[in-house]
Amino acid sequence: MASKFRLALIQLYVEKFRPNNLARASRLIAQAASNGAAVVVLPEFFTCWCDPKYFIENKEQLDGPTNRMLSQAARDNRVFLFGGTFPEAIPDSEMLYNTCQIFNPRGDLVGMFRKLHLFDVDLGPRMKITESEMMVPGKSLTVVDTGFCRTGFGVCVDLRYPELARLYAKRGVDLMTYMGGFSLTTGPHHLQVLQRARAIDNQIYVANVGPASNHDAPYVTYGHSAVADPWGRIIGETGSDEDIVYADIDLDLIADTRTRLPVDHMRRDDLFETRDLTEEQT
Ligand SMILES: NC(=O)CCC(=O)C(=O)O
Repeated sequence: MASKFRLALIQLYVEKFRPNNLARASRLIAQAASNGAAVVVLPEFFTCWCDPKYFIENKEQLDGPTNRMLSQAARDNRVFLFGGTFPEAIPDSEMLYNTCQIFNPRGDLVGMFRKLHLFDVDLGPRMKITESEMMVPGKSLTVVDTGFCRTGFGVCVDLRYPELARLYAKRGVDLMTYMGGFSLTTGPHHLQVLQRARAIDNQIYVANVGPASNHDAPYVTYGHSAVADPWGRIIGETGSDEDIVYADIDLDLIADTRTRLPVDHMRRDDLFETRDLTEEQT
């Protein structure tokens, strides 16, 4: 496995409907590849606004237009593509999954991940969100070997659960990729702290990529996509506008950090453990 590669996070400005978003994402994937990225990541709900009305109008199945654009962009640009998330229609149901598709540089679908935790919160005026009214949570973890790194996936609020990142670390991931759309209420206080904590907990790289802030949208995302290294340092970040974050990943830093600070060796596994009760991916 190559130990160094360039990662690109596309903090996309998301419009109401799918076609413009797919076109803009496709252009930015090409731009990231031309700047040397081997692995490119899109944000949560990059195909439409994050809102029940727009989910219904833009939902699609796994073999829909989003799948086709992502496959072609991965193939045309010869990149590994972690394709953000889209509202996945569930046949014979009004409910949705929040789903990520992962493509190799030949354009083959090599993995998918469905958001595990649903964001049901009442954070004050205009910030009451009940995702469980229209979404079904996933039940399994997804690990993908890119040839550059071994990656685990989470979506947005999944970043809040240290046990989840710990399970992935036990499966040997070098990089956790969270596609998120943190809120303007929680993001400024929690997002980077959580991201750095997951990196420090597990001594791995942690990427978080959200849509750019769009103040016309019903749910305004915070942006601030970033990459944390195994020491917990932020090595690439942006603000709230559309942008691409680049980070040069050096996997040797993981072993180096673990040698200098052997948290795993010191861990009291005789006193507590994190058990894996997830289902196999179907
Ligand atoms: N869509 C989400 O899961 C939002 C999560 C979020 O904002 C948080 O604070 O957690």
